[in-house]
Amino acid sequence: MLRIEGLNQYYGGSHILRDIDLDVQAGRANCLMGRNGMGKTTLLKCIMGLVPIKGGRVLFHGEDISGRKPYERARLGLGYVPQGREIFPQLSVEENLRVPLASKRSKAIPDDIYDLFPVLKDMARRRGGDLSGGQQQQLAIGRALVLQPEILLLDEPIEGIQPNIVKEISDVIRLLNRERGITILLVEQKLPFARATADRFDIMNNGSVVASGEMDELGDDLIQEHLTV
Ligand SMILES: Nc1ncnc2c1ncn2[C@@H]1O[C@H](COP(=O)(O)OP(=O)(O)OP(=O)(O)O)[C@@H](O)[C@H]1O
Repeated sequence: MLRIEGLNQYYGGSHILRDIDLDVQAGRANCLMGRNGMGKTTLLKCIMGLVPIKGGRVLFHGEDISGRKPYERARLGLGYVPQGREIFPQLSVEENLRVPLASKRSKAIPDDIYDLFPVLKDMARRRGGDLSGGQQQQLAIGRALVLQPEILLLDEPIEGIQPNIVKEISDVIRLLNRERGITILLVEQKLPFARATADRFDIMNNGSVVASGEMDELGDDLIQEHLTV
């Protein structure tokens, strides 16, 4: 479904992503793992077209989308939940959810977003900035679902949220994957959350993908080498 071929990326003179090849198959829940600063966030941004790439291709259903703008990628079916959530604090919950619909004729928020996150309905008129971290994360996921993506990219969705919400976020991601068939590409460093949420892994080290496999085959050797801090 989503394929990255020979992707390279630089921030100024710093070579950040090096010859990345990645294959995300439809229907799977994939986790991109690796320590801080290895390039995981940058790779998601490249997939969404938020930072320019230098060589290589991003293919979605076989089509090279490397030249497309972020909003075009979103319309094609790529949903993105950025690190830090990036909620608009002055806008209401409802207005945040309508942002992706700006260029659409129908401004209606699909009911299933509120079914998935009832708290967003209860707080529809509250300002995004007044929500707790966990509620903001639900809003960020809800906002990414408004355009009904085929694949959802999530960057460290439990960063800074209370432990009691963590399982809820994991359950929602699994439900989206298993019951709604949305393909998942999650960036996560925390092993228990990654294991509970995803069924495949790719590990990044210094801008390269160095190991991939089924989550239940992720062994202690790889964990020691690439994941423990
Ligand atoms: N806007 C930027 N300008 C210059 N360098 C950057 C920029 N953003 C990230 N970097 C550098 O690119 C490298 C990869 O960062 P990136 O955020 O993609 O890593 P990461 O694996 O997602 O780590 P983290 O878990 O900390 O977000 C790091 O060395 C980082 O310092």
